[in-house]
Amino acid sequence: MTVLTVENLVAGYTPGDQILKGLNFRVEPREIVCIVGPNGAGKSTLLKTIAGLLHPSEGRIVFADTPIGGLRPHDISRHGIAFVPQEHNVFGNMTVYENLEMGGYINPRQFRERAEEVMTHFPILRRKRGQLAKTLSGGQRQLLAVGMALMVDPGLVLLDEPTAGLSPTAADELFQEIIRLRDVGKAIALVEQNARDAMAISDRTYILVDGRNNVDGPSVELLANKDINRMFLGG
Ligand SMILES: Nc1ncnc2c1ncn2[C@@H]1O[C@H](COP(=O)(O)OP(=O)(O)OP(=O)(O)O)[C@@H](O)[C@H]1O
Repeated sequence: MTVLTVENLVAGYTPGDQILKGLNFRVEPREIVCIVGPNGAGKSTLLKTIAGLLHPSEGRIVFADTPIGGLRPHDISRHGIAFVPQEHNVFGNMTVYENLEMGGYINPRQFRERAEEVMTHFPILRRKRGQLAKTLSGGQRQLLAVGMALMVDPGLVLLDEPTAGLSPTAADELFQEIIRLRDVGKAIALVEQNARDAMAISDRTYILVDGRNNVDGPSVELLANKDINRMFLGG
């Protein structure tokens, strides 16, 4: 069963000024799907709309056979979609463990069990569990943000530029963690500025331009395409 289907999605921040202009998008089980495109193309807006932070004015968003377009963010989270925003994604003055607790707020009864699973998946979070989030390195902080998202045991994880501001080594480590998430059964939609590297770890890529689909296909094919490299990947 397809994890997520987005059809003819129209959405924006103010009435009459649509940013997404009829977008189509899908994620299959155990896929990493990469979303790239020029600045302002609407990549983050797409993730925010799927996560319920923006209301679609037209189109359909279906998660595992359930229409979720227009639901509130915590209801969408309950359905099994976790969103990791680009900024302000951890609580700096709380410990790592308290941040995980915040991530699991919609299901407090299973909190301990989930936190154990997340800390087993990311051992660095167990080692740093008592440390304030603001004292983590950039890469560790991003792992914590992903760990918080995993607290709801999501079927789909939406990641908005998770490697922004990270060193090349830390970005590479994070990409390896994203692959591990796919390997444990998560479907992932990933927006990245770091397009080539993100495409290299992804199964399929969507290139958006001005709120519309431009090209999509298997990442390996798009990476090998000279025109796409020239037009979108700075090659
Ligand atoms: N909170 C907001 N209020 C109004 N307009 C916004 C808001 N956030 C984004 N926009 C506008 O929506 C358009 C798409 O922005 P979005 O952040 O989705 O693009 P993006 O493809 O993720 O870009 P980038 O690669 O630069 O991060 C832009 O024109 C932007 O100015």
